[in-house]
Amino acid sequence: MSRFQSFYQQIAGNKLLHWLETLPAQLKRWEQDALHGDFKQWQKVLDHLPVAAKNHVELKQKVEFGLPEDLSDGQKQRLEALLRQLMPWRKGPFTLHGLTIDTEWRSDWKWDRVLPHISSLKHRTVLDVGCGSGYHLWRMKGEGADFVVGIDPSQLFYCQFEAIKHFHPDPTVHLLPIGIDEMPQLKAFDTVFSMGVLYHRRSPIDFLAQLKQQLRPGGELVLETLVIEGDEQAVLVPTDRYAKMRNVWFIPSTAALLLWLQRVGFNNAKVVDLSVTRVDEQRKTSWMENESLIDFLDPTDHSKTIEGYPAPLRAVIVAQA
Ligand SMILES: Nc1ncnc2c1ncn2[C@@H]1O[C@H](C[S@+](CC[C@H]([NH3+])C(=O)[O-])CC(=O)[O-])[C@@H](O)[C@H]1O
Repeated sequence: MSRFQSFYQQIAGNKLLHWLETLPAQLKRWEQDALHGDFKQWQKVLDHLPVAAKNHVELKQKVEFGLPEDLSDGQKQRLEALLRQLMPWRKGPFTLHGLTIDTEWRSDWKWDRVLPHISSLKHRTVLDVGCGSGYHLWRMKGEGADFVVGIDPSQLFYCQFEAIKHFHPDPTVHLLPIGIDEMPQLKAFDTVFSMGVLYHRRSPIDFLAQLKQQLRPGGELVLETLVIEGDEQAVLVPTDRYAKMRNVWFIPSTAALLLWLQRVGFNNAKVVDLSVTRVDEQRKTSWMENESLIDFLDPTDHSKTIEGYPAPLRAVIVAQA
């Protein structure tokens, strides 16, 4: 039986039903391709996670499942050793039975910037495009969403999500290991989030159109991305790397981004937050030991990246389909 069976069952009777025409074949191919190398090792980690009481759940202020007293000291040490095999942990933090996975990013701070500006998620069907390990999926559920789906093609992030879900197997929260290009036009979600993805896309305007194709008419887009200062014609295309990332293509001004959204047919697009990313929001920890933001900035001037571009400035934009 497919590992995605419970997802298929959940959508069989709802407005995502049409997805069943394409998704099972895609995920079957994914399962066939994935089952070797690192993924096989990560799967072993998932298979060995301890079974413990599931009666403590906190999703409103943070993502925390289980109490410390539910596991013996030995089980806790084993849990930590297993979860460390899924490093690097980038998006979080998560607390499981008192063990905190101190991730590279304080994704909770991003959520705090986004939440005050969006429509209530109560009873909504929500999609998060490029959800990473799924941290925000849990916070969306905490805000009362009926059904939450994240998509992200990374096998590691899928395994990290499944490790967290092991401690709270909520049948209404799912991560599917696919990219946006593999999605049919569902026009069904009440809210679509895409945070931290637009600058990784080679065709950002097509990407915005793809996000719109997932929303029902009148549904809400919540977009978070890197921006620069400037007018509606201002867009930075890095010569090579941006903040040491090779896969950054377009960093528009907020004015340009609003124009792009208007051109693909979104209404009422508004910039609701603008924040410079701080070195305490993205940093090296014992769960992510590689370089982090401090290493990507000019050591003598934190207003610039190491390549001399403006340092990361992030905007949150809300718009209607
Ligand atoms: N084609 C694609 N389709 C879907 N996802 C993709 C694609 N390509 C890459 N990704 C995924 O987009 C995520 C971007 S990270 C943002 C995480 C979270 N949203 C956050 O706001 O913290 C930010 C960063 O790494 O710069 C990664 O998890 C990729 O695997």
